Amino acid sequence: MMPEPILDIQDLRTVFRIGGRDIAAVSDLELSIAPGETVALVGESGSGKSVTSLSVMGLLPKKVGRIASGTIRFRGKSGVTNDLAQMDGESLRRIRGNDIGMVFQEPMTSLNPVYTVGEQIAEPIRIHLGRSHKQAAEDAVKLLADVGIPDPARRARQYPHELSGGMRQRATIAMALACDPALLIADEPTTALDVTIQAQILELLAKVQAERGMAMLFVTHNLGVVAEIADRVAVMYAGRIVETGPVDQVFAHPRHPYTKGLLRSVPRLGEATALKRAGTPLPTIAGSVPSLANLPQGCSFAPRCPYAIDACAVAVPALVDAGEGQLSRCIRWQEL
Ligand SMILES: Nc1ncnc2c1ncn2[C@@H]1O[C@H](COP(=O)(O)OP(=O)(O)OP(=O)(O)O)[C@@H](O)[C@H]1O
Repeated sequence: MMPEPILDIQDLRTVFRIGGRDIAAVSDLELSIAPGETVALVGESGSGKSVTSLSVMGLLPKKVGRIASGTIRFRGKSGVTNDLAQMDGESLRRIRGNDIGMVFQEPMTSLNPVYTVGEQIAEPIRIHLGRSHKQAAEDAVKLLADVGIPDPARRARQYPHELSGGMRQRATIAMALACDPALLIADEPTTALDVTIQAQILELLAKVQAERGMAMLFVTHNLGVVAEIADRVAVMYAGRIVETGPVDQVFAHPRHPYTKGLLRSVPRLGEATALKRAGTPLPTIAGSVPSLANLPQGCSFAPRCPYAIDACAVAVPALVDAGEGQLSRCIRWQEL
């Protein structure tokens, strides 16, 4: 029997109020993450990855963004399951940083420049776990050591600007782990870092995730990163999941033309350099992501899709079982 998921999203629709109209940035979204599992959300810019993670965290921009329908069932450390979509701001604040840890692209989004690194890691430990100042400060140093920061006691007394970009991201990971969350949400956590540092941070996230058996939702536009870190992947396009399944399976046998296109646009090892030398641009998917305010009838990807037929414009395809744990939102998946 499958263990009860940590996160189970059903029929999520998240909208933004723009020019007096509700524009859906995420529609019909279904996603679940089991304990100890890493699921990656991948897609081009504007596909709705971040809006999905912000919906889970209750951090949609106030007044403009809201969850219009759907459920986000989350099982916290206590074993109690709540629907985050129905929770008020105060209850969500108690969950964030405690039951759900967060790591963003830019470490300074999470770090406050005027407090020392140690103070900032200790704060959630005091607030959520009720430990003393002294105990929380000791815990903070231990966490800094856990995330591979050398000389952690000295680093804890420093301010964020005294740390390198990679060290700062390690510190935010320490902060995210401080209360031993059931779920870690990492939104493009390596995108702003140098390539060599990116690999180290990815390795660190994989290590802490495995050690703690946490569930992880990993948002990225990079398929190489997906291959590196995730068990399952959900590919998003224009606010909808168009394909999902085990990473190996989806990469070996994509069942949606968009996934197929994305995979073709990833240079194989050495190929990028060869292409650059030859002056050939990397292959990309022709066309661009449609405006959410003006989506085409039927399948949103059809206007860019080499497999599109008239039937694709009739209705938004359902996400159907394509075997081997894969689901595809394409009426022609069997012919790919
Ligand atoms: N604050 C906002 N106000 C209005 N619309 C927004 C806002 N934030 C996001 N959106 C809409 O939601 C869509 C999806 O955005 P989202 O940030 O989730 O994309 P993404 O897939 O994470 O892309 P990126 O990698 O660029 O962050 C955007 O194209 C935009 O139309």
